[in-house]
Amino acid sequence: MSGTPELASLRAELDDIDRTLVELIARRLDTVTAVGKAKANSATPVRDVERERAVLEAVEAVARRHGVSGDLVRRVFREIIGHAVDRQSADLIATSAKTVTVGFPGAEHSYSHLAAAKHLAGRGEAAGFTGYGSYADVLAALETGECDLAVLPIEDTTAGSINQVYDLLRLREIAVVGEETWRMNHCLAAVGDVPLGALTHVLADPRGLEQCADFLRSLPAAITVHIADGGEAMRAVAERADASYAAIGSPEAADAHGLTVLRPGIADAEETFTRFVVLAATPIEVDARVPSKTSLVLTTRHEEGALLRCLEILAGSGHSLTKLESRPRPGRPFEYLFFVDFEGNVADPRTQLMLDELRSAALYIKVLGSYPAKVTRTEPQPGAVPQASAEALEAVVVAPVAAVASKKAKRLVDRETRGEDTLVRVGDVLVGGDGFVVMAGPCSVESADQIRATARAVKDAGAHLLRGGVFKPRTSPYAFQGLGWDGLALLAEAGREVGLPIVTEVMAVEQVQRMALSADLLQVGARNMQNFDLLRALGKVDRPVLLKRGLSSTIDEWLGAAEYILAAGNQQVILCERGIRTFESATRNTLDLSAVPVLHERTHLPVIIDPSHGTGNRRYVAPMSRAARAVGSHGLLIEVHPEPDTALSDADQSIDHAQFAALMAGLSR
Ligand SMILES: C=C(O[C@@H]1C=C(C(=O)O)C=C[C@H]1O)C(=O)O
Repeated sequence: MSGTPELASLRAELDDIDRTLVELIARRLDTVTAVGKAKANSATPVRDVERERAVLEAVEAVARRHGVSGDLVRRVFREIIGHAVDRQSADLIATSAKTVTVGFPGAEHSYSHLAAAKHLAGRGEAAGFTGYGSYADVLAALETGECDLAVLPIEDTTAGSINQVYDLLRLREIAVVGEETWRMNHCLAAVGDVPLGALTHVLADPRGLEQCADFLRSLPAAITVHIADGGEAMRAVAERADASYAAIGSPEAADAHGLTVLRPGIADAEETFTRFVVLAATPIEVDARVPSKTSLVLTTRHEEGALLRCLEILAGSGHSLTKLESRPRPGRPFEYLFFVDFEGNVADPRTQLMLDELRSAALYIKVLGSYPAKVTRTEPQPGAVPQASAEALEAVVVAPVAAVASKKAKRLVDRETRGEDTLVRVGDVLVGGDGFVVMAGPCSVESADQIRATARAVKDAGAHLLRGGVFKPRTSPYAFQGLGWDGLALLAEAGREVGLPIVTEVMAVEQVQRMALSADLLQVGARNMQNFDLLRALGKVDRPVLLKRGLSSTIDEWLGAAEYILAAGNQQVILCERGIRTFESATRNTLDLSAVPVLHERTHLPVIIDPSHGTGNRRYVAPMSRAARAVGSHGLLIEVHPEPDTALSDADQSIDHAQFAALMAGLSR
């Protein structure tokens, strides 16, 4: 080992800390097992989502007190809790004491191998692993009994479904007995620390190439070579021992072959997960207390609405659909069969009843198996202001919903077209209905420190979304114009760190697609409210839009602007009143709170209030926030800055962290 005695002693200290961490994880698992036994005695379900949420909040709070990244601690604990649930589930499923043999496609350290190892660790079983050349070879090994289990990738969150695996599931007599997920953390590795410009060849599997396409464009000199999987690519590069060759794969595979990681995290998408199915020769029985899913193949009758009828049987019996995949029906051109995953367990009599009904409604169904669920839907939470008292709630005037007679043609935005309130999901937050959502943050993102500090402060005070401008439409071309894409990266990082979705303004059609990749809510500023090209472009992306009211626009013109977005296909629009131009000069604009009850009558879309722009004066932000709540708006958009007087934009109307905390407390009084 190299280095000074000081380095050696610090590393010894780290070794000691790591040992203690692992011992604590082991102790936690023992307690988890005891909890599992207590649950078994009292017939309590294994998974408790509320408790998990509380555990994550608690550890994040501890992390914060110690100046540790809350995001890091949340991620680590999500893994630990996921493993805890697996362990408790495994204890309820009969497993054999012998070593299980597991087949996977590809070479050692391929992602399938890593996912298989993770799955078996979750089951707490000893296992031996064997790689095979193709998906079909893995299944052949399962059918001959050479393997007890097979693990195959079935879909990933960027490249989509793996059709070949779906087709094999349909053809073979095998059962789905589990699922697993793996977060793809592709890296680029080579035999030495070579500059990227010196690379002539990059070896990777086709999906890896697809997932790192943007990164590879930065290496125009290198030829890409298709290899079956990342583990094999790493092995081939190590064997060739040529510094101009690099491979894409997991850091685990790079390590195992003694390669140097030239670039970690090279996938284009921030987070790509692959889902794997675990297969066996025969189905398993899953205890009713384990959260389960069931997979089946379905062919519908040749009748109009046949698929809808099947889906209604599922939904009507309380079985949530988690995946629907269509594949061509062999020998029947342009006919389809469907793969359906739903939350439920064939051991449950209600599921049996539903399946009986489905059998008669469909032309053919084949149940592939029930198994412990790893991938479940995350339920969005309606925004709530902490501890709202009864009196505060009484003060909220809920505008009666009355249809307004209209002489014009019916529009999509109109209340007459849709009676129910539209609920817009932003990240895991629901905007609309009975919730009250607070979006807060600086007018402009100015630096990493500034946005991180404000993100933390607004989260602690109970905000639900983080705002921050990065492209700024300023009255003067000489004023600060925003940090652009770098600012967006800082905003996204700060939001991730504290667990808040982010909202920022999109100014131009060319920005829409790129911004939709990292912003959870795309804001159209007041000055752009009638930029119809921009509205049409926003109507074509699957991202919610926050549409601010134009400076001198009537409510009808504003709804006309929203109609552009809805008509182009995107129904996820939140309206934001931010003050209009009047003769009054005591405030920057006149905040038109009467727009809220008017909009409740005229549209089903949610409406929030921006009291910062609405008044232009920080002293009036808190009283107008309370008024916004009282008049029945669905939330607020508020400018918060660590030191408002130094803010590069909108200094007069920004409030500081303490004032924001006081405003939030005032809302719940
Ligand atoms: C340990 C428990 O079981 C599961 C695991 C949890 C954990 O690891 O903290 C939390 C909730 C449950 O989903 C429990 O219910 O407390």
